Amino acid sequence: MPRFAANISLLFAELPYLDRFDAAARAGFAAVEILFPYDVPAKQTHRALLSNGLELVLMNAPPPNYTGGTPGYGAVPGGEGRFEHDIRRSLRYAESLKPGLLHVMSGYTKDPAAKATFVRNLQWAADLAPAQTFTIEPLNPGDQPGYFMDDYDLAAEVLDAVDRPNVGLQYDTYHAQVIHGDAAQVWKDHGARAVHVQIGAAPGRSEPAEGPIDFPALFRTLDADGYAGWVSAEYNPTTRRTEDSLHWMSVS
Ligand SMILES: O=C(O)C(=O)[C@H](O)CO
Ligand SMILES: [Mg+2]
Repeated sequence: MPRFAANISLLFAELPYLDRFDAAARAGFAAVEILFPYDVPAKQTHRALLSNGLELVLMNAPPPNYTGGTPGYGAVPGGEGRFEHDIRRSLRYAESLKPGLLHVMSGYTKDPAAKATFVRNLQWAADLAPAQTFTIEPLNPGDQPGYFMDDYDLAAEVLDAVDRPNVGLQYDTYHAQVIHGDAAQVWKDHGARAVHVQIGAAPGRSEPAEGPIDFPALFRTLDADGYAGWVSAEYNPTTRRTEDSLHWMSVS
């Protein structure tokens, strides 16, 4: 059975930020991920992790968050200065929070030079922090119109070109299903590149218990394939209280 983590940017969002750590621990999670921890001093997040015995699996780099901001500059030609600034800021947070993984966002661009730019920037980040593992993740264009990293085949091409041991794929069932129509097939094609897995149903991004994705079968496949990373719940609970949406953890 996979090791489950909670994405507390989406799960337990009915609670104030610092209370989500307690709630995740109480619900049985040993690890959490946070999309954008930058609105709160790293010290406070660190204390909340420590006092609940929680590991931080992943956070996003670079900031800012989506509230009017752009999701990164990784692939944006001309945005290299901003990219480097944001990655350095993320790494300062990472010094105390010690996320196993840093998700590098590509930003919005369809410039012909975007792929080469993303490859160069990822190589720069990977070489700057060789002990840190970085991820890239395709996001479906319905949610993020104009976002560069919007396809798993493209992610594979970028990873091949980056060619660094500390850069890998973030596989998300919800995006994989929406983009390619078959999340299980995407895992077959690209699972070997995955250093992180996120789960959510498609098309509505609700709990991993409904829709076309067979989650119990996916969990068996992850085990059979020897996937040893975290499987993080990243969905919008349909229940008022997140804990009431967690039945998939015990039936899988
Ligand atoms: O939207 C997602 O699926 C993610 O995992 C991201 O990290 C987006 O910020
Ligand atoms: Mg995701």
